[in-house]
Amino acid sequence: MSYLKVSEVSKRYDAASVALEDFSLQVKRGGVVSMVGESGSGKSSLLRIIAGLEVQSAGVVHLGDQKILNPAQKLVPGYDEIQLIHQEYKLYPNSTVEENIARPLLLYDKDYQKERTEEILKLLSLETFRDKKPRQLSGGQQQKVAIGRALSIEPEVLLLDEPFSSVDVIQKRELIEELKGIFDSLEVTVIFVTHDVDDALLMSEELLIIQKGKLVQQGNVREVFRKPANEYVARLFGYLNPIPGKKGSYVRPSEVRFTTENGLKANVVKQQFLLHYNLLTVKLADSSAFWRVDDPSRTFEVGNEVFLAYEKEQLIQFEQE
Ligand SMILES: Nc1ncnc2c1ncn2[C@@H]1O[C@H](COP(=O)(O)OP(=O)(O)OP(=O)(O)O)[C@@H](O)[C@H]1O
Repeated sequence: MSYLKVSEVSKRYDAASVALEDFSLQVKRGGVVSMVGESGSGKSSLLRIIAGLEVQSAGVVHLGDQKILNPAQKLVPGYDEIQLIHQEYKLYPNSTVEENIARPLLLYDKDYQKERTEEILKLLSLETFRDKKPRQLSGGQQQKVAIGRALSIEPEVLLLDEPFSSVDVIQKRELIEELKGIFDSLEVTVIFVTHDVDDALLMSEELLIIQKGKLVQQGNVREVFRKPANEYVARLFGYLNPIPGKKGSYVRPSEVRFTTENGLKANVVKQQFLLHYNLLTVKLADSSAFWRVDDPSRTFEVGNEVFLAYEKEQLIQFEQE
């Protein structure tokens, strides 16, 4: 059953900038989904509207049976049940980690405040940092505290808007994996927004793809990878090699294999040493096309002649836009 429901939401800031157009989305309770889309596709606008922090031009958002009111309809914008965390999210600089996490609990009973703060510190493995000030923490740890603070009041929905953009890659990956484990253990419904598919997949196999203010695809990564709704979605997963003479047909570099003389003849023109494989750029002999091909056994060198093959089932085909 859907729990968070966005129905035909549109957002225009002015005549020239349409951020969202007829956007509909349903997320089930306790689900963790990742939303991917290029810069300017409307991700932040959508999250702000879901959180009740932005007035939409049309449409409605529901959380269960509750209609989310926007700032034009509600005196104090936003909801405790829906927490939004973004890159520039600010902690209280002169308060400790523990005080930051306890801050939203100020109106609660003292014993509960203490108990809940301890729970959060433990949940996020922040106990050893409890007395530190935010400036004494790394960017990743600071964002963890921000998430801890948001979780302290047991929100029903957590909206993460590129929260780790300023965190280095290794720390970011570890953090996403850690948080994924935490979210899976809670009842909270999470939408994780990023422009990076790798990050999205570390958090969740369930993907939402947004393009120019519209939801273009929603589903499990396997399905989205195999049957992308359009070229934009397909290219989010990496390079596509065009099949000569078949407009709109492509094969991914990872799906091309090396074969004997019966394959497509090509010449290696470039070789790049990547972490898990060599990436080759090859020129097809019978066309002017260049392909990229993964060479996991690091066999081929620039100048080598290679023969390439692929399975028909691996082809990605769509109507030209
Ligand atoms: N306050 C605003 N005033 C005018 N236009 C805006 C405003 N906020 C966003 N926009 C425009 O709306 C569109 C969607 O922006 P939004 O920030 O929602 O996208 P995004 O996918 O989150 O982008 P990014 O990843 O760069 O943050 C863009 O064209 C943007 O320029």
